[in-house]
Amino acid sequence: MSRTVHRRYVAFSDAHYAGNLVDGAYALKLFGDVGTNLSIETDGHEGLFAGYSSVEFLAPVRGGDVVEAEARLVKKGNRSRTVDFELRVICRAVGETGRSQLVEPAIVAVRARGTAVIPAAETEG
Ligand SMILES: C/C=C/C(=O)SCCNC(=O)CCNC(=O)[C@H](O)C(C)(C)COP(=O)(O)OP(=O)(O)OC[C@H]1O[C@@H](n2cnc3c(N)ncnc32)[C@H](O)[C@@H]1OP(=O)(O)O
Repeated sequence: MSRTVHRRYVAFSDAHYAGNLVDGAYALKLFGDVGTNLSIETDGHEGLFAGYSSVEFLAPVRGGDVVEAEARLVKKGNRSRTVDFELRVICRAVGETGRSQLVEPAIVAVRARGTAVIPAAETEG
């Protein structure tokens, strides 16, 4: 089954809570984008995201992190596509000094499972 990974730098201005933490919705936005990329690769269409059956926030994501968001196709229905998501922290800033370190092994910050749906018009032959 296919997988797609996006990487991005988390701006300090994206932090929302005490301790330089970003909000949970930040991860869901990245999952929406990487899931859309996966749908394009597997179905030639962006798809429409129907919902999440589970979301777990396992560790904080902070301003200054570099994260990678992975979407992995785990089940292909008629028009539904079950996708597992993972957000991992791969670099972390050392305070606000400008220095940053690779995080090895990466910290798994968020896991989720969701369903994308390919519109009927796109699958009718
Ligand atoms: C580019 C991306 C953009 C976004 O995702 S924006 C994020 C917010 N999402 C949206 O705005 C989407 C709004 N929702 C919709 O437009 C519709 O709502 C859907 C297109 C998602 C589904 O509508 P319908 O096509 O009429 O659904 P059905 O004919 O009842 O089912 C088709 C397949 O989809 C599965 N399914 C439908 N709803 C759900 C759900 N809520 N959770 C899990 N699966 C769902 C069914 O089981 C079935 O599956 P099977 O084709 O494999 O038999």
